[in-house]
Amino acid sequence: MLVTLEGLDGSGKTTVWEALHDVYPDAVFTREPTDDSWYGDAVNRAIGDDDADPLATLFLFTADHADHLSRVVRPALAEGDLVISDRYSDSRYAYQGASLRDSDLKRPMEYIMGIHAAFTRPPDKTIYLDVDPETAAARSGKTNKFEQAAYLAEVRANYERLIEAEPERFVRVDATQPPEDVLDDVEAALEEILSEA
Ligand SMILES: Nc1ncnc2c1ncn2[C@@H]1O[C@H](COP(=O)(O)OP(=O)(O)O)[C@@H](O)[C@H]1O
Ligand SMILES: Cc1cn([C@H]2C[C@H](O)[C@@H](COP(=O)(O)OP(=O)(O)O)O2)c(=O)[nH]c1=O
Repeated sequence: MLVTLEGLDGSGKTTVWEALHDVYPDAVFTREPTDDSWYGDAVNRAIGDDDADPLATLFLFTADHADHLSRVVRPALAEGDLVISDRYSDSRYAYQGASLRDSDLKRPMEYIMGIHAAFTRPPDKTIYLDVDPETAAARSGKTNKFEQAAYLAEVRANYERLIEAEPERFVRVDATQPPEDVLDDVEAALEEILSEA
């Protein structure tokens, strides 16, 4: 089973993801962008470059996803493992959907979803850590171009569109709560997800 954690920068995904290692010691913990491949290195260069072309950046993130799928996600799922990914394809739909808003693409989010459809492995469930853009930007320290509050407001609106389109896949958790309460809610959500599997 593939479970993904999504949300704005600073929503607490990484904090939760790290805490879950102790709760599910047999699970495969992974992330996007990947941090152990040259594809991930290329993505991180694009994240840090204010002048990086948004369409080129989309394809770098998508290349990293393709490698992540074939190298990590599909083999682990084939072994029957529980895979927990800190960010996954919804991050592309929400973030690049926002960064390509003023491009020549008419419907950026639909275009990005279309690129993925032919090859991706959709998540079974997605836990969405919901936080307002101002809190997200403040918590994340605005260290990269994707972390400004105005941009995050657009990203959040895109996440809401994704949730509206597939309400059964998403579990929303209030990420403005203290970290231990967020973790409790995520653990409860995961228990229910696994009991239904
Ligand atoms: N529920 C929370 N309440 C307040 N601060 C939090 C909470 N969760 C995480 N943080 C803090 O916010 C910052 C970003 O958290 P992080 O887990 O890295 O978020 P993300 O991976 O979603 O960007 C960190 O300094 C972290 O300690
Ligand atoms: C996976 C992914 C991340 N991103 C962005 C979100 C983050 O601003 C940045 C790095 O992701 P990440 O390292 O997960 O950042 P954080 O822990 O702050 O949430 O890349 C995209 O724009 N598209 C994507 O497909």
